Amino acid sequence: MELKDLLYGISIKSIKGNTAEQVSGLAFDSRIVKSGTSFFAIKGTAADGHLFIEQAITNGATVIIAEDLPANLNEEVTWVEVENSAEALGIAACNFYDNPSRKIKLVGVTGTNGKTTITTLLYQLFKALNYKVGLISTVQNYVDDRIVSASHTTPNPVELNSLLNSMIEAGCEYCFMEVSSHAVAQHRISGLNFAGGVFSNITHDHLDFHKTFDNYLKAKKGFFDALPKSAFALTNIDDRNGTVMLQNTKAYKKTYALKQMADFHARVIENKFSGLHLDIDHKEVYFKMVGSFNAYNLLAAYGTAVLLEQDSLKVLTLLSNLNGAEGRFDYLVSDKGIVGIVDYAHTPDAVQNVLSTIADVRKGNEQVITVIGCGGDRDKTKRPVMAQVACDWSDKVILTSDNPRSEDPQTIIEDMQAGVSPSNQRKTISIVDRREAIKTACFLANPGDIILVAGKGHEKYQEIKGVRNHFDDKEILREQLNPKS
Ligand SMILES: CC(=O)N[C@H]1[C@@H](OP(=O)(O)OP(=O)(O)OC[C@H]2O[C@@H](n3ccc(=O)[nH]c3=O)[C@H](O)[C@@H]2O)O[C@H](CO)[C@@H](O)[C@@H]1O[C@H](C)C(=O)N[C@@H](C)C(=O)N[C@H](CCC(=O)O)C(=O)O
Ligand SMILES: Nc1ncnc2c1ncn2[C@@H]1O[C@H](COP(=O)(O)OP(=O)(O)OP(=O)(O)O)[C@@H](O)[C@H]1O
Ligand SMILES: N[C@H](CCC[C@H](N)C(=O)O)C(=O)O
Ligand SMILES: [Mg+2]
Repeated sequence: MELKDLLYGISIKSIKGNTAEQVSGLAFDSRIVKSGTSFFAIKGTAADGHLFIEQAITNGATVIIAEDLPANLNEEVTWVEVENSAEALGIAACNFYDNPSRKIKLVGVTGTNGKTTITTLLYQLFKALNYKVGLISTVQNYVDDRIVSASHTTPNPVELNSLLNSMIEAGCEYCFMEVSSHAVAQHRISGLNFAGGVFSNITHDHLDFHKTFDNYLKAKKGFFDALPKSAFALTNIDDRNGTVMLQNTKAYKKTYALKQMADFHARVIENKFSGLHLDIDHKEVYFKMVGSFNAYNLLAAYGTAVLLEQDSLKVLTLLSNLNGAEGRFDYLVSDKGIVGIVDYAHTPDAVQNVLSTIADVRKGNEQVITVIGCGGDRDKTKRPVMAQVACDWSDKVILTSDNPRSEDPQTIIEDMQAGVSPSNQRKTISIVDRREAIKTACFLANPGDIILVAGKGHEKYQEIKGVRNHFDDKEILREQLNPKS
């Protein structure tokens, strides 16, 4: 592709060099630059890509796209000065792959919790409706039936457009993708053409990155602000920021709710371990998924499918049979009748939702034992709150490690302990080793008791000091509990 075609739509301040230059690839990491690639110098959270321009040229970059150009320009490469390199990368990645998002119906889902569940339900639903479909999500990506492993909730723009391009080549008509707040703030989605956007909710998370809740909210809202007129914007108006999200969007606005009138409305008739019984738009339907938070997710998926012009009755019939994503309220029952639940709750609101669901569906006097940790190198302010919520809603809490990453696991546990009130202290014990913590919970449980292992859901690893070791909450529960099936 010629450089001038790659740059189409980017806000450029100056160009020095040949714009007919052929571009063979895009890179934003100098260490993986190959001959003939265009290097985008991005100011990141840990480093400034401008410091690696020389290395990129040494490795073969022929075009440099940057916000600040050096005083002495190497004349062997073309220099492009832009307003924002991260945004330029987003748009260039779309151009490089010939704008795949314009050839597919792309729906983005954003919100603190529920993105993976809603996108996975939509992927499964549209597969059942006999379409070829793509999925971009935390657990894994799909190009129709082919699994592509995921390293982020929303991939970087080059990977993202390459994935969308593979979906076009595979004949996919729809793609459902998670849009994380990091992705909006870092312009990973710039230049994409969305057919629709969905908002699930916004609660406490990621304040390490966004610094304030207001910035976090603005990042999420930025996704809706950029939607085109042709797109739909579907929001949960039971969330206090549901209408704020759509304040400035050009897209046509649609709402969903459980607690008030909305374009798509549901009412929980019954919430049991065996599933939900809902009234959706005056049709009574049974679902396999558990918990009123999943009533929101099912309603969001239903509303999206109807906005994508699918038959509402067919949609409800197929949705009623779906299980959602791996590691979300994923439970087994031991031969002695102990219930073990693995859930990806890693925010205060998610922990509260999953534990209040357990409170709703439990039969009587069983104990609820929660095993919980918090991720390292992530929002520290959510640690004491998650511990407090876990204690308020459980009979026993075992504080343990999640993914400590570069941090000291014991220090993370101490941050959590700070949220445990004196009256709750007798309920808690701390066991740094997560395997031992789960084993202890199983040892403490009596028949009928419910063990919640929160935070890691589908993850098959535990990251400690940069090393990812195999780790699987559900595998350990299975080993310990001897499930019936
Ligand atoms: C905080 C964060 O989001 N970081 C992401 C970001 O990195 P960054 O821009 O901060 O990179 P940096 O290390 O500061 O470097 C700046 C620039 O210099 C370049 N560089 C650096 C070193 C070098 O030798 N040469 C070089 O060119 C880097 O490639 C980069 O372009 O951009 C990178 C490329 O896209 C991501 O891999 C990286 O994700 C890190 C690993 C991460 O853990 N991100 C998490 C927090 C994340 O993104 N999570 C969200 C949401 C999670 C959820 O709630 O679901 C997600 O979408 O996954
Ligand atoms: N609609 C919802 N409202 C509140 N909590 C939810 C909702 N859906 C799921 N949860 C809780 O949040 C956890 C994570 O759900 P899910 O993976 O669908 O969210 P996500 O938005 O994709 O998360 P991430 O930001 O890590 O990608 C679930 O395990 C559950 O505990
Ligand atoms: N996508 C989320 C996942 C957190 C999952 C939890 N297990 C942890 O490691 O903190 C994040 O990166 O913040
Ligand atoms: Mg997710």
